[in-house]
Amino acid sequence: MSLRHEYLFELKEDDEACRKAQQTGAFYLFHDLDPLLQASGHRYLVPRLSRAVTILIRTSTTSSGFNLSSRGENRPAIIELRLEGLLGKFGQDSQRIEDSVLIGCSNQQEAWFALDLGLKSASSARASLPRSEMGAELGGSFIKLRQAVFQLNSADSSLLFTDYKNSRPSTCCLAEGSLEPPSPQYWGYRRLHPEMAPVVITLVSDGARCLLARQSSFPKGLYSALAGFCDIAFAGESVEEAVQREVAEEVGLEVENIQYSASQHWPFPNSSLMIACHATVKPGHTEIQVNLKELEAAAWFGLDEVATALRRKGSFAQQQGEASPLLLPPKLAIAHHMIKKWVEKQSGSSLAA
Ligand SMILES: NC(=O)c1ccc[n+]([C@@H]2O[C@H](COP(=O)([O-])OP(=O)(O)OC[C@H]3O[C@@H](n4cnc5c(N)ncnc54)[C@H](O)[C@@H]3O)[C@@H](O)[C@H]2O)c1
Ligand SMILES: [Mg+2]
Repeated sequence: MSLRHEYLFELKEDDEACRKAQQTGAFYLFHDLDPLLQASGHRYLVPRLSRAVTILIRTSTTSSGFNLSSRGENRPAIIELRLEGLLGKFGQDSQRIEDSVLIGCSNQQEAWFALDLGLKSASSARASLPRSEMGAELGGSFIKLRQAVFQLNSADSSLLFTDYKNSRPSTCCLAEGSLEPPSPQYWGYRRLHPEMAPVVITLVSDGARCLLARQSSFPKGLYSALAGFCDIAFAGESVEEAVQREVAEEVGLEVENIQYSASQHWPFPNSSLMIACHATVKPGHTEIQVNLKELEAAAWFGLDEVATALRRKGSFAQQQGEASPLLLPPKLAIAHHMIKKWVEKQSGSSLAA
């Protein structure tokens, strides 16, 4: 077992170890499930807080109260984020930190916790804290993850993708006020009924081109692989059956040579396990019939066009301003990696990470 897994196992099993880990661990703040984010140019940063030890974060925004130093209008200010001090400002004591949920740990054995400041509870000790004031105090704001997903760095976002939403205690359990708060690791890991929907995502190829599609809700210019929920309730499908059905339903094509590639947890719309597969169309069967109830458009794209779109640098918003029509999903999405893998296979060379 790796050190990380060993440590995580200890945290899950041992309440005391978990509470101790809160002294040195990193906290990610949420308000009613929405993460605290800091705008930085075209991107969002995901601030981390320590319980009492100072963490310095560079930010382009200013924050009241937590400024250690401000180095002129156009230079980033450095803000100090300390959970205990922050809670104190809003009339909360460090007990509130006990509400944190263990959501993971780093390879360096730093435990990660999520703390939701918007939890509604009958107990005044755990009242929902004011959302915009707290955001402002931290030089950021609580933003719906879905709105920010294309502007997050993949390194930052991976943590938010640990499904905190699914792992927090039910609000009714807290509202009753009669229950002892469960231990942190109980909330994070010992859920009895995790709800996760399997979704297949398929990159279809005809040997020379790959098939990409867009929904009207996607950002302008963005094309991705075909995705769809497995029909577990009605049809009890296998992954292979779901791939064949979804591709047939969405673009009217029959696929074969279905190869599993990778998987990813995806927090939208609730909590999904994305199962990525590559598949090919039957020879000569390449005519697309777009199901306009599900998709806005679908088309075959050649290697050069896809490789060029993959190589493009800059944030999503910056790329949208450019002339080229094709935008691909960002690195944090499994679709990006499937497309990259396809380009590498077609061109026989590996691309930069
Ligand atoms: N991470 C990635 O790279 C990536 C890329 C593309 C899509 N996705 C995700 O894949 C998911 C599925 O794609 P889609 O929207 O094309 O699916 P879809 O083609 O199955 O169509 C969506 C419809 O499926 C139905 N549905 C069936 N089971 C459902 C469930 N458990 N939860 C919600 N709706 C359910 C609903 O009626 C919904 O309108 C989306 O959540 C999307 O965010 C992720
Ligand atoms: Mg779909």
